[in-house]
Amino acid sequence: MYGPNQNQTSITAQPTAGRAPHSLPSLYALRERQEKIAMLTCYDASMATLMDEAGVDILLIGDSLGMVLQGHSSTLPVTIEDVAYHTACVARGNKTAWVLADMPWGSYHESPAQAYANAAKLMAAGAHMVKIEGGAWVAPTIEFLTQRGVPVCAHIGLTPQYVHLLGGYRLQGKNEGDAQRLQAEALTLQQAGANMLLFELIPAPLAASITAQLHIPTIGIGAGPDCSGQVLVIQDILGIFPGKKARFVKNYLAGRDSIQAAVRAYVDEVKSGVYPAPEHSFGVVSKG
Ligand SMILES: Nc1nc(=O)c2c([nH]1)NC[C@@H]1CN(c3ccc(C(=O)N[C@@H](CCC(=O)O)C(=O)O)cc3)CN21
Ligand SMILES: CC(C)C(=O)C(=O)O
Repeated sequence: MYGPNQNQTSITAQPTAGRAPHSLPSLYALRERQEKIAMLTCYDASMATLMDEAGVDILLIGDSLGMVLQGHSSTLPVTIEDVAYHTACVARGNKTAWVLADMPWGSYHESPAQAYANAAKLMAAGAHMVKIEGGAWVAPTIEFLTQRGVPVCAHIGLTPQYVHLLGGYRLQGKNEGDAQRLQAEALTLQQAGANMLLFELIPAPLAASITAQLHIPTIGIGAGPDCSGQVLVIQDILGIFPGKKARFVKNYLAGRDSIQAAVRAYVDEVKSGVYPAPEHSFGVVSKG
């Protein structure tokens, strides 16, 4: 439906009336035929219905909700109950999109068994997959969950739950050593059973190279155009999150008269590769 040779009569993405519900195979098929995957954060039922109808492939109940809904200055105060509540709201409004829920701070760090008990709460609330921030050290947890039927999206690069260790929301993988570590971690997480990989704030060439090495779909935010898909925070694409804008943010409501039109324009620009442009991405990995 979004192939490069279609005869489009309008510049907006086509609504997905009749789209079959997404599944892991249907998402893998998007990567296989090089159709970009469009993901947005979503925290409530009305937005879930709107995004599903606008053709968003994956709805992310991100722990960014701590910042954009709750007004905290980081994602650390978010609880598993908070994410489960918003996941249930999204699941009620959604028909066909894939529902991905974040494992918040402290919900998977103690042990694989703790992670499983908390992932079970999100799956019971309506999630199809959970997302876990962290490098090689989360591999045993990912193995434990996926062996027990919980699909997992791994999240590397800038991992906002580790902001105090990382010293800010900064570009990761900037030098060759860090880039090589991220490349190795991506392979380790895929081997552990991760079904999807999200990179946040890494140089575009590094995201391209890791994506080429993997068989699972990759989703980028501030990671350049050569990922299998893209994600942004809904408040950012509507221009309603106060404060400094990250480089990857693009306002899709500007010049449009509805949230529907903005979300469709985002889907359309991800599918066509217009977003992200070079100004939304970071450049080459430096020596040293
Ligand atoms: N509204 C919102 N949007 C997000 O994308 C988001 C959240 N909240 N909360 C959780 C994390 C925090 N994120 C952030 C926050 C700030 C930057 C930022 O301003 N980064 C600088 C990087 C500068 C550099 O290292 O070169 C930038 O200019 O993009 C990036 C990601 C992403 N996530
Ligand atoms: C910014 C995205 C990738 C996220 O993890 C979140 O919304 O919490």
